[in-house]
Parts: sequence; structure tokens; C-alpha cells
Amino acid sequence: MTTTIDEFDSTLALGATGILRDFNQAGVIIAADVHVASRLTTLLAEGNQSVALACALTARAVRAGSICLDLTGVRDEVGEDGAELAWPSPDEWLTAIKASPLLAAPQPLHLEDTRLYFDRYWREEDQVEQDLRRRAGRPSPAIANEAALLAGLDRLFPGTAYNEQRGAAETATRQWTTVLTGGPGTGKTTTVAGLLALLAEQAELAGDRRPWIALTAPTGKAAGRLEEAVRREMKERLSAEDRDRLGEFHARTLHMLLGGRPDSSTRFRHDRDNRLPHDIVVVDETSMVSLTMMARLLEALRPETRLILVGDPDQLASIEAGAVLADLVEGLVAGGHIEAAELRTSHRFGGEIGKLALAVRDDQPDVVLDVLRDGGDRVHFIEDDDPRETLRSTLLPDALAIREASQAGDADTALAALDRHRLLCAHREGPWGVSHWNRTVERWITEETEDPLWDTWYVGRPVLVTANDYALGIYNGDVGVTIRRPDGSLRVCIDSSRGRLDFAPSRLGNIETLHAMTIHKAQGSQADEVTVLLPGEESRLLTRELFYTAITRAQERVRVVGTETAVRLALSRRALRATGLRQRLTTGNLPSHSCQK
Ligand SMILES: Nc1ncnc2c1ncn2[C@@H]1O[C@H](COP(=O)(O)OP(=O)(O)OP(=O)(O)O)[C@@H](O)[C@H]1O
Repeated sequence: MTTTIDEFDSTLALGATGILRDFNQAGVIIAADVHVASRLTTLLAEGNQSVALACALTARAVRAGSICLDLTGVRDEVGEDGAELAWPSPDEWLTAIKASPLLAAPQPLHLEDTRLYFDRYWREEDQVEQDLRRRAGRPSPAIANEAALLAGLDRLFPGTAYNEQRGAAETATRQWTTVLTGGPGTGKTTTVAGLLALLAEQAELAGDRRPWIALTAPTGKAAGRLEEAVRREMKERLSAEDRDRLGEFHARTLHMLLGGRPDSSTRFRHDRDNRLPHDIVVVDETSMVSLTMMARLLEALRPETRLILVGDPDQLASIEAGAVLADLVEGLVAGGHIEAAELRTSHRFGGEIGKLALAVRDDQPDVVLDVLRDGGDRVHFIEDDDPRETLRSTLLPDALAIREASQAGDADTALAALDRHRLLCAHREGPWGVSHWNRTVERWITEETEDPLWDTWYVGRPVLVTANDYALGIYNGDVGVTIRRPDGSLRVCIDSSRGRLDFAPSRLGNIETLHAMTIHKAQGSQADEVTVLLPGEESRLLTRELFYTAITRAQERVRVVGTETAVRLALSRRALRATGLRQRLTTGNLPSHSCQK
């Protein structure tokens, strides 16, 4: 059989030979993976084809968010695409890799059991493990007054309704590192606010100064939500005395906290030689933190800084490589390094959205479909082959409300309208993708207003910032709207963690239209109402974590557009990433070498 090669297919490496060519032509690895493998094997004079294949598959794994290649699981994971290919036998493969010059100095690859790493990720994982073990190995933090702590717990978390949160807060007061986990609305922020008040009281009783607290999250949007939620909890639940002890604080993105450097996206002003001055660091939405960011944060912490990592381990992992929160839950807790602080009871939804989220998380497809089909006011299932008309009646009023407020120059109303609803897609391109739906909503606006949107920038264009811009003070995940000023010019008003900022459109580079957004990008934000477009059944992105993340973005109402098969498929597939952190933390002793200066 002859295979026709498309010379213009950018995923094909035309110069590839042997096993790399076969895997490339089967679509398992792309040209970039082949180039990484060819370059490394040529540089270090490695002639074994199976080692070159392992390099290329490691590059593929990292592209997909894994930290390493799981040599024993990769064949199953590749599935049908690789069924006809000549895979090396596992034993021979391992033997060839162990003997490879790529594992000798300067060691571009590292092998841990059957996990193969590129040097950078191996080092980061190793550093995270060592820093966490070191923190966990320190004597527990001193409690200045045990009786006051217990009284404080009762005061801040009264009655049986707060049992779970009281337990989690007490656990956190007794350890340097806490992983506080829970699904949406389980009271994580309430717990954090009470915990901070307890720690401030203990500092006062010990005669120390007021603790220096850093509230942080991976994106500007998530940092903004954290600050707002903590302030609300403090106002509603803390006494004036507790509030005074805590003083003023602001939430910032992790990049801002660590001190972004214009010359590097992976190195920061605060590091092991210039540590953060804070006594308590609270990280929200930790599921979105990549391994690299966790490594940078841990190295920048003083040993006596309390670290409270808050998040929902059932959500999608970070866009960049790693699955740190899930690894920490299983590694740190199961490894016996720290005690769990887990919240299970949802206090927000009470009803259908919470039930739907739990059924998705726990892989109960029949319950999920029952709730979707009979979810009352809050949950809707649109099983329509062509949902355009239904979506038009839902999406267009919000788009028009944003436009109307923007035309009047009213940024507050436009931004509030923008936050009311999110259309979430799995993909960027294709019929279920963000680009298609952005264009569709723009077309509906044109049809409705008879005012063609000729330019990229138009009044009422909602936007999403897609990269950090330290000079402008806007960050990945910030959202904004394009308003008309009285002089007729356009300004883009962006809600950033530094407050409301506005810019001429020409100053903004990394921006996307926000009539629709990807579920990955929606992590860390919520809207009153969310519409989730489930992708076609063939989509590889359709997983339980994706579905769970999408529906838990909704605070009041969720609408799922898709088929029963897509729902069932989503639940049956997992977005698993190969990492070694949890194994490292659950097994073995502290490695003899150390990154700490
Ligand atoms: N024990 C409780 N009893 C009743 N209501 C509670 C309790 N704990 C928290 N709440 C309320 O439930 C809502 C959700 O709590 P909170 O914001 O702390 O949850 P969360 O886990 O941080 O939510 P998110 O999903 O936004 O991260 C808030 O309105 C809060 O005041």
C-alpha cells in the first residue's frame, strides 16, 4: 500500500526516517517532536532508534501537559493511532534507554522507574518534592495559646453547620503547609477568612506583629474573585476586632507576587536568594498552578512562612505542564507528610448544579442525565441537532446589553452584563469552537442592529486578555469591554487585579473576542449563568475533568448543549497527565542531593 504524503502538512517531518517517520506519519508525534528527538540523538551520538522514539514521545507528552513520559502506559494511551506501529518491547526499550548517552552528563534526559523526563521538568519536580518534604519535616508551628485557639475556632466556625470548616481550619493552624480542597461552594473562602483571623489572633497573643498575608491566584480574574470573596466573608462573618487584627490586604496574581521579570517568563525577582517577606501565603485556584510556578513559589518561601494551597483537585489541571494540586493531595496527604483539610459539603448550590457537579465527578452518567433532563430552573439540557436558534435567543440579549451600555460609555453596566453569562467551548476552532461562535454572535448582532461590524474593534466588543503584560498591568484571564467615549473614540475598559484600567485598542496585543471562551481559559472565573457546548463525540478534549470544570463555572444556572452520547463519553474519559510528584512524595526518602542553598 502506498501512502500519499501531504508536503504542506506542518505536522509532518519530511526529513524523518525509520521509526520516527512511521510514528510521525501515523499522527502519533508531530514534526516538532521529531526535531527534538533528532537534535538530541545527533548531539549525543545516540544511534538507537527506540531511544529517539522515547525522546519524541517525551516531547509529545510535555506538549499535552504531562511532566514526563510513562513508558509503560504510552502505548495504551496512544490507542488506535499506534495500533499498527512497531513499538519497542518494554524491556528492550528500558534497557536501551538506561544505556543511552542521553542519560549521562550533561543529561538531557532522566529516568525514574519507568518515567522519562526532560532535564528541566525533572529538576522542577525534584525541587518541589524536596522543598515540600523539608517544610513538612519541620517541627509544627507553635500555638501561642491553645485555649484561645479552641475558643477562636468555636467563635469563627460556630455550630454543627461549620464542623467541616472548623476541622480544616484547626488542621491548618498546626502545619506549615496545608492543602485545603473542596468543590464549588464548599466554604473554602469562608475557611480561609476564619483561619487568617485565628492566625492573626495567635500572633497577637504571642506578642508578634500583625502577620503579613499574601493572597494570590494564578490569574488576575481568580485573584480578583479571591479578594472580593475574602472581603465579603470578613465583612459578613468576622467581628470588628478580628478584622482589625487582619488589617488591609489585596490579592495579586502569582506572577505579581513573585515579581515578574520582563526578560523571563519562568524566573522571578523573588527566589531562593530573595525570599518573599510574608508570614502567610494563600494560593487560590491551585489546580491552575503549573509545576514550574509551584517550583518558583516554593523556592521563594521562607521556611517559616505558612503556605495554604486552596483548590478543587477534580478540575482540569493547569494549561502548562503538571497536575500539581491532584499530586499534592495524593502525595503529601497519602505520603503522611501533612493532614488533609478537605471540605465536602456544598453550601452554595444546594440543588441541581451541585448535584450535577457531584454526579459528574463521581462518574454517575445516569444521575447526570436525570439531573440534566429534569433539573428545574437551574439546569437545562439542549439535545438539539442544531441549537443555533435556542442559543441565539440566549446569547444575543446579553451581547446587545453589552453593546448598548458600551455605546453609552457606561463601562460598569457593560462589564456587569459581560459577567452575567459565559458561553464555554472545549475547542478554539471547528463547529464547536470559540472562533466559530464568536463570529456567529457577531453576525447575529449585525443582523439585529443592521450595523455591520467591519472592524476588529467595535463598540461592545468583549475581550479576554490572553497573556500577562507587566508594562500595562493586565494579566492573562482579565476581561474587558470596548466602550465609546463622548468624543467618539474607542477605549477598552479592563477589570484587572490593579483595578479598572482603560486603554486605546491599539495598545493591546494579546487579546481575544469574548462572546465565547474555552473551558480551559474559564478556569478561575465564574458567571451567574453558563452555557456549555459539548464538543463532538470524536473530540479528544471531551473528558470528565473538562465537563466538571465547565459546569462548576456556573453560580446560578447552567445550560449544557450536546448529546447523551457526548455526556456519557465525557464521563468515561479522564484527562490524565503523567507526572512523578505523587510517587516521589509517597515513596522513598529525601534524595541525598539538594537544591537548597
Ligand atoms: N457552613 C456554612 N453554612 C452555611 N453557609 C455557608 C457555610 N460555609 C460557607 N457558606 C456560604 O456558602 C457560600 C460559599 O462559600 P465560599 O465562598 O466560602 O465557598 P468556596 O468553596 O470558596 O466557593 P468557590 O466555589 O467560589 O471557590 C457563601 O455564601 C458562604 O457564605
